[in-house]
Amino acid sequence: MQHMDAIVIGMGPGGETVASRLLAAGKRVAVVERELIGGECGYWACIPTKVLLRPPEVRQEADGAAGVSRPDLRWPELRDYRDQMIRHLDDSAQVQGYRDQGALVLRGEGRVTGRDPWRVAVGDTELTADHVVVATGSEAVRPPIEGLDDLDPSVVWTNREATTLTDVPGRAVVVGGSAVGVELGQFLARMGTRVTLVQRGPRLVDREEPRLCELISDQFDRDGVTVRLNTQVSAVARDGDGIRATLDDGEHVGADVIVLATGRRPRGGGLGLEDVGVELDRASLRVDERCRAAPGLWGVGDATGRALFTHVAKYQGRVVADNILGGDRAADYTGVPRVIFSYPEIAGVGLTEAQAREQGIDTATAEADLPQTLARPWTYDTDPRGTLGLVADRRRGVLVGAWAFSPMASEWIHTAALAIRTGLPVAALLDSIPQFPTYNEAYLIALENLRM
Ligand SMILES: Cc1cc2nc3c(=O)[nH]c(=O)nc-3n(C[C@H](O)[C@H](O)[C@H](O)COP(=O)(O)OP(=O)(O)OC[C@H]3O[C@@H](n4cnc5c(N)ncnc54)[C@H](O)[C@@H]3O)c2cc1C
Ligand SMILES: NC(=O)c1ccc[n+]([C@@H]2O[C@H](COP(=O)([O-])OP(=O)(O)OC[C@H]3O[C@@H](n4cnc5c(N)ncnc54)[C@H](O)[C@@H]3O)[C@@H](O)[C@H]2O)c1
Repeated sequence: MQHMDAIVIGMGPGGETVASRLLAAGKRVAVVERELIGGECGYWACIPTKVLLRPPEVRQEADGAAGVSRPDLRWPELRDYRDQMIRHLDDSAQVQGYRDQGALVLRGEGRVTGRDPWRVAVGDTELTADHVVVATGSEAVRPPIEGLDDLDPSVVWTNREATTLTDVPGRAVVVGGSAVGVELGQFLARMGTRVTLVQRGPRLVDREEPRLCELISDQFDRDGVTVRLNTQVSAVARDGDGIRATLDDGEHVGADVIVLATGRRPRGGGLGLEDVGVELDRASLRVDERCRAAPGLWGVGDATGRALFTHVAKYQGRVVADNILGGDRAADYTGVPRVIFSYPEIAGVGLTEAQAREQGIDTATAEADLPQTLARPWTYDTDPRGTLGLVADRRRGVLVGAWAFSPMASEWIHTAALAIRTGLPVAALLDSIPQFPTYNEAYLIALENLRM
């Protein structure tokens, strides 16, 4: 039986980061992938959603630029570019790339079949290794809606069907109003779909500052998205050529597709780990601060259930690779940015005000209305909107949270991310010199509004 330095199970962004670093360091590495190297992110999540959202965003930007006429949205060309960006669901170049780097690439479902040494089976092949990295990602949660399983699967979309759509549906009910629901709901509405977005709780984007819910709700009014808060879809049924969705208040909504955006379940289970004495935390692989689940067993990305983002999967991948290569590195999740790529973008980092209070922090908060206080929004858009909010710790004199609703917030939220991560004093931020005219100048305005 072949013995490896490391076996990586799952080749999304987390697994790819570990594998590439170990290969670059000259280690003998086997990588196991049951679908496509690149993972959910590359084919059905981050990449296609951002590709699909961009043309409607460009049209919005053109609407707001003086002297520019409204561009057409040409779906067949956008669809072709989406297909190119998701590599036509073909990862043969990636497989060859890893082989060229010296990896043993195994296609199929990986299972952990033993420990001391770690043993992994893929079909008829069995390998042993000093280290096993579990990077198996997550899958869409299917909510318990009566009649859902009786519908034709082609009209029940998770992120997979939504991001690989070939035709834009006439009507959609989007179930769930957080990152996935907001991105997909806005994309569909902007492509002409009549969208009803059904959110169980009282707020959209409920992991973020409540103000962001108000701001995105206002944008959804403009986009023509009907938002139903505190509501669930209780049943769905075929209705002629379409679907009839029944909401829990008895209302009926017609649709051509149901889009499920109700969260993700980590894929820590199903690998045989429990059989070799590794405990799971529900479906997540429980890892310590070094991303270690047991001696020689490591976890990265969504499978760990920790902040389900590609940048976190890649960060954990760097931590694990360093530790396997003999380092002693702990992961620190302070200041992880969270962006929903709607228009305008929704960005958050660190704690919300409520979370900071729960932690006993003496908080000071401030907002800056971007068009009222800055030049940049007006040079960017003839009808600008946008807000930056800050949460500070009065006692320590540092920022602990920030949020923004603005064009390009994904880029300039990193000022706050770095300040929060490094504990940069508010006084130092106030003495910084942001470029004029930029959105980044909003920090000075909001910081001056903070009553520390
Ligand atoms: C619609 C949508 C949009 C998103 N947009 C963003 C975004 O813009 N930015 C962002 O940071 N995050 C985004 N995310 C989250 C992001 O996709 C995930 O956090 C990221 O993909 C996690 O990477 P990963 O490597 O842990 O897992 P994955 O990308 O899920 O990859 C895991 C891989 O493991 C493989 N696998 C699973 N089990 C086995 C097994 N037993 N044997 C072999 N292989 C196996 C799978 O086939 C898969 O290829 C989005 C998510 C969704 C749903
Ligand atoms: N731009 C990005 O970085 C990006 C984009 C998309 C997804 N993601 C990641 O993917 C993960 C999954 O995103 P998500 O939005 O699917 O999940 P989520 O867990 O963040 O939100 C799910 C939402 O659906 C609602 N919901 C759950 N069950 C419901 C039901 N039966 N009826 C109505 N509403 C219901 C919840 O109240 C919640 O607001 C997130 O953790 C996020 O980090 C990131």
